[in-house]
Amino acid sequence: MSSTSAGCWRLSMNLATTFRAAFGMEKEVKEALFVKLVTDVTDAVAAFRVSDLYPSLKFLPSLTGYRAHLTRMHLAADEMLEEIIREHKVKREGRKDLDGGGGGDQHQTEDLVDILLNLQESGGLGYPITINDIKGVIFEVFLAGTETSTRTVEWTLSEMIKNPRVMKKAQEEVRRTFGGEGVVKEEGLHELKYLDCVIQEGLRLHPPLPLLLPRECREREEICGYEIPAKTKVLINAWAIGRDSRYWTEPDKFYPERFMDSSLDYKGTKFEFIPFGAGRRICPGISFGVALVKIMLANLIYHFDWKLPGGTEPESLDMTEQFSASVRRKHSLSLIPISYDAISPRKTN
Ligand code: HEM
Repeated sequence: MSSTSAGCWRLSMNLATTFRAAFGMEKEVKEALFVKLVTDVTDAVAAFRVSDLYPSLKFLPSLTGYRAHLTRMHLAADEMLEEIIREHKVKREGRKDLDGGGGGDQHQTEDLVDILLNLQESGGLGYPITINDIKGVIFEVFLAGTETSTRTVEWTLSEMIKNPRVMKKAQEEVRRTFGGEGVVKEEGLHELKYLDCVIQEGLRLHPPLPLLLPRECREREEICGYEIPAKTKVLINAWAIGRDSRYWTEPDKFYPERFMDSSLDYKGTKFEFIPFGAGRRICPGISFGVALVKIMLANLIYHFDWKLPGGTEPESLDMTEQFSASVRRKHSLSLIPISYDAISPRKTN
């Protein structure tokens, strides 16, 4: 979140914070570079390209400059990951020197990169792990995990602001559950059943990856009378499926109660609800992603009441979407937080 001159908070949900937590780095320049890379790569994946229409014309990506653009991003990402790994190696050597190579309490300061380096040192997973493998894992996890979770929090909070009835019900649940404890505790999150439904409804209307990941058809198929030749690139529109009136009553309405006592889950076996995809390429970060989103939202609505700046009425909150590989808000979400004292409930502003 960042503050604006108008005294409200802009929820440009912070990819940089996630980056710092995982890589243990503090240099803002690198955070900024990482955030820019995530945005550029996401946009590059989604951008319309003439070469997609003529895949047999292999020279087109070079001619249009797309290949050069990808190469530049690849080099920038590689350089950044190289440096992250180098810094971690230097720190690890320092730690080993300090405790005479005995291991000591090094686990206390370990992050994802350390864990992958440990795994590499101890011989891998039955096969050796290369530095390129480590770079690939780091970049994929953070590319796939940050943008998606961020967008889910942003859209779900937007929907709650636009629907004060839902906000009130979710807030009552969180504040009842954590009452006078003053903090949202991870152990109690499973009790927030209504918030679960709110998140599901947020993901139905705003799946952060609206077209999932592209598939290639392995053999010729016929679907609804259309012939799909082998090797066709197939895109699945999870966004449209989530708003299809054949499967959802009042599909455009934000109504979390529709998920109460429903058998729909995130496993991708019921195709009307596939915000995490389905099949072999289903998101491997579902549990982590949902927990992350839930703890962020629970904290935001436990500690604060929210209102729109300039006396804007909740129902007129602009929800225009901007489509890329992920769906972002066209206009960032600017809100005024009113701090809420959960221990002795009284609005303190
Ligand atoms: C609310 C949060 C998230 C949503 C909505 C989400 C959604 C998705 C979707 C739709 C896909 C493509 C699946 C398909 O095409 O069938 C995907 C892939 C992926 N997700 Fe997530 N994701 C989230 C969080 C995370 C997190 C936190 C991580 C990692 C820590 C993660 C890691 C991945 C990876 C590595 C892939 C690529 C899998 C592959 O290439 O096969 N995701 N995610």
